Amino acid sequence: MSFTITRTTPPKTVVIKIRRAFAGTNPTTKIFFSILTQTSTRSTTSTPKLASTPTCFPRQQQQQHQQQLRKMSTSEIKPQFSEGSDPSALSPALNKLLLSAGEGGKWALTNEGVAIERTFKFKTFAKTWDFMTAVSLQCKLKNHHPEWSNVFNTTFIRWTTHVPKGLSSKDIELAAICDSLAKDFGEQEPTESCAMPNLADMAVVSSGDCCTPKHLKK
Ligand SMILES: C[C@H](O)[C@H](O)[C@H]1CNC2=NC(N)=NC(=O)C2=N1
Repeated sequence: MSFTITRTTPPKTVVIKIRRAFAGTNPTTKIFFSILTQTSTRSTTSTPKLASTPTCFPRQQQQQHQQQLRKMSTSEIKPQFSEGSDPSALSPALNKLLLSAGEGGKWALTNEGVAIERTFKFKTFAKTWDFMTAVSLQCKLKNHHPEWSNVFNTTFIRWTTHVPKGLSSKDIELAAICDSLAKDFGEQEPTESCAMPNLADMAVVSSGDCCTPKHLKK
């Protein structure tokens, strides 16, 4: 298992102090320190400018957005389950998740009914990252990945099955797990949404065919 550690460059004074602290120690430590400082003094690559800066909506717009989602998912969009799924078995659990079903759910049905999506906001970036790490472990266990994006303390998550296309039991199960984990990590009411659904959309487009098993690829 490989790890990529990205370091910010400590101020020069820190590097000099650490170097002095290790001066005269045994050669192994010196080698370790020199690797460490080389890594940490590597010039940080300039962060590519985002094509579009995060769009944060004030609370009023956020509420208008929620009303629009509620309207959309009640009247126009019906859930589209993936081939092999049993709608009568999945619908009760799906309704518990959907904003529009009025059972306390916060997920919106989107993309012609083949996906459910929602935004999660936490107190800090660290809490948000811990939440995403916990979700990623569940994804590994269930061999199912989300379409998601993160800006600072806000994460946008969309669950859909790519092959066969539609909503599957894994999407519904993992969405419920996200709700449960969000409680554990202290989810906050969104005051403004910094979610960037389009960031997830761009990732989907650039990822190409993520899920067609090799033996079915043309
Ligand atoms: C081959 C493997 O079964 C597929 O890649 C799985 C893995 N994870 C998946 N995740 C999602 N969201 N959709 C899929 O269709 C999917 N398929």
